[in-house]
Amino acid sequence: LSPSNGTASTALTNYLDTQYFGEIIIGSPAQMFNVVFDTGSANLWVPSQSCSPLYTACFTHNRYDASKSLTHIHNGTGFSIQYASGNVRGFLSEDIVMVGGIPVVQVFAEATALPAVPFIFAKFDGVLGMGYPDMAIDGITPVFDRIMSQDVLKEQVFSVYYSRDPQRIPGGQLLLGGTESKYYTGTFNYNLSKCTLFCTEGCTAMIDTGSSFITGPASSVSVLMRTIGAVELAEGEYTVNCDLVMSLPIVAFHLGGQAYPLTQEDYILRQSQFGEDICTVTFRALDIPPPTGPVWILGANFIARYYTKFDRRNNRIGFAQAV
Ligand SMILES: CCN(C(=O)c1cnc(C)nc1NCc1ccco1)[C@H]1CCCNC1
Repeated sequence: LSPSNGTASTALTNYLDTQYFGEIIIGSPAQMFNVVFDTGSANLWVPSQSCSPLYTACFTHNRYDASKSLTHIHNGTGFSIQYASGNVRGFLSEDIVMVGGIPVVQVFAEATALPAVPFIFAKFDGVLGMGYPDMAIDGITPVFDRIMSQDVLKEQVFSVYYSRDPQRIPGGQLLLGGTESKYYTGTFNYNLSKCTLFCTEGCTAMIDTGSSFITGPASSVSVLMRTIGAVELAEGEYTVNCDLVMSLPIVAFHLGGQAYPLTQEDYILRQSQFGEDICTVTFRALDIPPPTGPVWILGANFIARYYTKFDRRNNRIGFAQAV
């Protein structure tokens, strides 16, 4: 926590433009964990020392050992969180959690059952939910809400920078309490209201800092994919011929009356597999049932282009051109 200006910064690592995570500390003495700061959920969980090594995803990640922490407080209540990508089960514990140097006494989940898919592919150990309290399982007050109630932050906001270049250090930044001017240009456009894209009746868009891609209703995504000439490789996954990338159109999201264009650089993920270039389209089809859906989920590749300010004081989201 830089005492001068009431903000707290956490450097993020960028793994292949698809995973962004930063370090937190739990317990005394410090136990270090890499977590995704995830606005798509509102709970903190990390793998548990008591997770059976039969769960490969536990075995290959840092695990919290309650018996080694002098400030551990037992809770034991059951915990389960469902993601579209896999669900996590465990039990609740309480301990000191440090984010960007700010300590909070936090109830969090120790994961004892971690599905191999997707978590063996995770370069992070756990997830720190940055979403609204009404998303929190077991009614647990989220970390950022506990930090806000300490009145140590200059502003009741947090901002996210995701770099687009895996070689760039840092790969990103989570800033609690303000915005970092070196990571954006121009001014912020606010108010993520009903989006107008593809949705006749108007639909909502969610900004999910914990998702790699942009997901949308399957019917809309397939229209978009046909328009850009992408072919469906696996369920809901699309690729294009790398030679055609330069001729791809700009795709714009209209949020709150403001257009947010994405160029092919922003929505094509170029990866070399077995020596050849694969160009994956970072739009995915995902139908989320009402009342939440239909919904577009704007993930890392959107945030990498638009520096995002989560303004909890005014309940709004601001976007500025990322550097
Ligand atoms: C963290 C769980 N999530 C993932 O999409 C996810 C799953 N599995 C792996 C291996 N990575 C994921 N996200 C990587 C990432 C980091 C930052 C940007 O994207 C989502 C689930 C829904 C709520 N929001 C978060």
